[in-house]
Amino acid sequence: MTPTSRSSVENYRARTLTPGLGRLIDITDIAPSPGGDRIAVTGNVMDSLDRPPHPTCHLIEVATGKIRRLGGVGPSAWSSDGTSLAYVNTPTSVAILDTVTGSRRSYELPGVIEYLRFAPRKSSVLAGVAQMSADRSGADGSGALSQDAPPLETHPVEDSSHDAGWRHAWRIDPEEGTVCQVSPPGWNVWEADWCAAGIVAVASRHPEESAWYHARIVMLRGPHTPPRVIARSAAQLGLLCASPDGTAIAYAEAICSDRGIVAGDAKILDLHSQEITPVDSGNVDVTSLAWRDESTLLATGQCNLTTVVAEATRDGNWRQVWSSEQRTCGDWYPNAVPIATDDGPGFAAAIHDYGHPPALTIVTSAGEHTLLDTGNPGSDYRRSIGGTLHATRWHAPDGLEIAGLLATPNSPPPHPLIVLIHGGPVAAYRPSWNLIYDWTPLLVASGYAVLHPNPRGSGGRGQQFASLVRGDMGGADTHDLISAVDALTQRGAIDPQRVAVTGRSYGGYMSAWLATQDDRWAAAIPMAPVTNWISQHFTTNINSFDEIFLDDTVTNPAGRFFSRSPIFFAERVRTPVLLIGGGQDRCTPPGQAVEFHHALSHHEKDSTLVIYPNEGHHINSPGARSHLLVALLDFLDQHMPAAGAPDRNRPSGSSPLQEPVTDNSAPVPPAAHDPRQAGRNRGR
Ligand SMILES: CSCC[C@H](NC=O)C(=O)N[C@@H](Cc1ccccc1)C(=O)O
Repeated sequence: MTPTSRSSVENYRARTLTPGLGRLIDITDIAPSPGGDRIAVTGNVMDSLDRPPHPTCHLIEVATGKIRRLGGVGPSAWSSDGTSLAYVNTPTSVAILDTVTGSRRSYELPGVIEYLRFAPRKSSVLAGVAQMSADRSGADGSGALSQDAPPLETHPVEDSSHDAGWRHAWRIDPEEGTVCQVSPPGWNVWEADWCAAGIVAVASRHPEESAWYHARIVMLRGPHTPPRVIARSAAQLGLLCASPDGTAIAYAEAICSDRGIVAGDAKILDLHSQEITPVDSGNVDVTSLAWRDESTLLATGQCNLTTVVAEATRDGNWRQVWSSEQRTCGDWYPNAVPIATDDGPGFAAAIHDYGHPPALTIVTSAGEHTLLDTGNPGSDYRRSIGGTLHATRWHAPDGLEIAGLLATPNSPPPHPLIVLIHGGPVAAYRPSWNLIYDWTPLLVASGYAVLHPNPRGSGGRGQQFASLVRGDMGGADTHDLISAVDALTQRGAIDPQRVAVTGRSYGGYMSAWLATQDDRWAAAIPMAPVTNWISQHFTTNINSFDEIFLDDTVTNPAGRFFSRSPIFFAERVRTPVLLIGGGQDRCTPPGQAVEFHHALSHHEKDSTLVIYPNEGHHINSPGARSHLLVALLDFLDQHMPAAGAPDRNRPSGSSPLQEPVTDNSAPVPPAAHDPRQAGRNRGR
């Protein structure tokens, strides 16, 4: 670890994060009251640079903008008369606040509460409850859902009884002061909502994360009666929500690589007639759905790099109400919720772009009204060093147009380039504040251009585009990425001698794969990668993923489990490789990084392996995250230095990354969080 990279990362963290300490720094859940006069908001608050941010619920008065911290961890839900607000208070308890009297009552549930729904016109609350040992989705960082669950190495030996990690629907009855399970044993409930006949749910017969890929929509009929299947799909199902009168449900049918990252075709199912009406969203992949009233849905979606908000009627008509190619809303994918206002129907969303962090905004036909801006001097500083983000397009060898976002330093080109491949594969970049990973401004300030490509298989360009990667991971998607580098070279934007490839999960797989397929890379940094689909199949908690996306069976010795695994091509690698893994990752277990490192070492290639023992699929703890950024900058500096760039890049006469700061910047002690730098092999 060089002192230069370490002080760059320390200063970056201190200058971008310190001004936001103790304040909301993002917005993760928005729940407007039925009358539109208040909004319950959950967002992250960071108390110290040494601890990860924690979610906290707030209540905002729309007329005055007055904000009150409720505590709790969210999410929240309103009763239909607006007098009660339920919110997740601790991971295992729900508070129901009477907003008229101010009284609050708490209900303990036997697991981690994931979502809440108030029954229409009644006081009952539906809660999604996961057992402590249930898996976090890969999109949520993988590992056990609760910190209280025993660590993986102390688990009893697994058996085939499917006896752990279930998710169930529970009902809280505040009038009787009781809680009871309402979904039957033997059915795992991923999402649920009230409807006229009871409860609808996305459910599967097994609790494992992998079972989600085959889940169906069912009508729950009580804890002792098997549910009735009402919708199924060859793809995945999500975004379930029932109309306020409970006579219809809306959901999305989508080819998905991750639970919780859904972009697809919206459908409306009339629960009386059983008729399914597709919503005609044109080229927009729908990413969030919420009913405004009995007949209208508010839908959010992505269309290439553009974010779209629209209203859909029960007969499937679609009317766009807002769109932007410069700005977006929501988190991994666009998200917005309906709100009633004095100016008529509108929507509330956390709107952001590459230069501005999320601002809670109400949008109506009268315009946009910002209620809460999470911006602070730290985000201003980050904007000042983050360069410029450009939409960019190029053609793959087969003629297909591919799009991406290129962040460049404000210095003249050509720049050294980092190709940062998103996970999924069915996810997508759009011009957001974080660009998924939150590393881009630091890399740009260090002198690198960063390309965020949406190769075939990405979300936001329709189900046919997403499914182009099915049965061909590591095929045409490889050339979508290589042709981007060719196009940027031809345009004089980048220096082809200094191009690195990196990414997480599917992006980690592609980084390892690209290093085996082409020699042009000056460095490859696969994070949480898959490198051997065969061992991945037998160690991951999502082995449905590889069967779906390789469209093959692991027992086919001539098939893609072999022919698309980087490990079997390690001898071809000419690129120095830095492999990163999380010890608690159940999605792409750390053995995937270890195997590739050993294969490269066996062939005397230049490979370094770093495993963070306490991290999952995502490297989240501040210490490990800082260590990762230092390791990344060091590796890039060693193999493709961006000479002199930090000075060229400074905002207004000050050197952004090397300037000493006088506040409480976090040191980066590698030993404190014990990354296992398992090995370094200097090869050719
Ligand atoms: C290659 S095996 C598993 C890939 C994994 N998908 C399934 O769990 C994956 O790539 N996950 C992504 C999901 C993601 C995408 C965009 C934003 C947040 C999460 C990942 O964890 O990066």
